[in-house]
Amino acid sequence: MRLGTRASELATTQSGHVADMIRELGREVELVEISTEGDTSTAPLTTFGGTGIFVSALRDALLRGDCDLAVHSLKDIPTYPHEGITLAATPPREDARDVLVARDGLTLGELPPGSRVGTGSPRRVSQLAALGLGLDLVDIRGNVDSRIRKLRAGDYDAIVLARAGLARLGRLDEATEVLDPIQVLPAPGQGALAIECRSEDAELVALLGSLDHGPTRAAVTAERAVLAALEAGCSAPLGTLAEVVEGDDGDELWIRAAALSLDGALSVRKSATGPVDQAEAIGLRLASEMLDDGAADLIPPTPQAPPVRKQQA
Ligand SMILES: NCc1[nH]cc(CCC(=O)O)c1CC(=O)O
Repeated sequence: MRLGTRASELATTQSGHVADMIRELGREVELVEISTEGDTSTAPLTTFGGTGIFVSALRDALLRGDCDLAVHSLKDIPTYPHEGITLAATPPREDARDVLVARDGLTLGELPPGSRVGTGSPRRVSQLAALGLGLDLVDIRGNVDSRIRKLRAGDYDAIVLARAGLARLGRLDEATEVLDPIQVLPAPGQGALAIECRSEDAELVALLGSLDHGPTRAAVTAERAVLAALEAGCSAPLGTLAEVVEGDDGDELWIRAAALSLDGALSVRKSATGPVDQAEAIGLRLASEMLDDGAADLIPPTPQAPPVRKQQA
């Protein structure tokens, strides 16, 4: 089997992890590197329009037969389905929270007003602004390693990253604080991996299905239902986190979400619980309560159709 992966260190690490899981099932697999628009462009992430810039190239490669399966960070995957592609497995999720990586070991509360905090994510910008710490929130691009290098070079006082990315790269010691979801909710699907393959490969869909982790699937299903119902893309100021927790009558799904104006001044925050097997309905119910409270006015509209991609010469 050929496993298609982006060339970044994080992507090849994640893909290598999934390749090991497949080998444990007794199958042979090799990694094939595929470059994507998101890896080669240095334009701010939010100017691409639409979602899924990191994902389209891998899906194209799958449908062309250049590879048989692909591994993505689930948070990079648009919520609308892609014809011919099946999300075959969501393996056990890493800790979904964001972390702060700051100079001099500082925590968020210790950063003096005016500190330059690098993040290109409207979700992080709006939630950090809402804390009222007077931080100077500035754009940053590049992979995890280059962001940390820019911090070390003094371009920023701090940056915000997904804890999962640092953990997978073995660089968790760089983090100076794990951000509490009460302050900063992660992106829908953050910390989870998605293993995709062609829908017509029934045998492979079934094989990969054995790598699916139920509680992870339930949590990300609920989070992505919120994202879809709010018609928000990956660049929306929306944070959400679902977890399967032990309740009085067995396992329960618990989810919270926040939609914010970009300046953090306005927010709609909600939570919901329910049976694990009703993950999607719980997410949709939460989203509709958020819409009742005006969440749609906070979230800029994003196209729900896949972005138009340039024809290859
Ligand atoms: N935005 C890009 C992206 N997509 C997935 C991760 C990290 C890994 C994950 O969340 O699973 C990152 C980097 C980051 O946000 O720090």
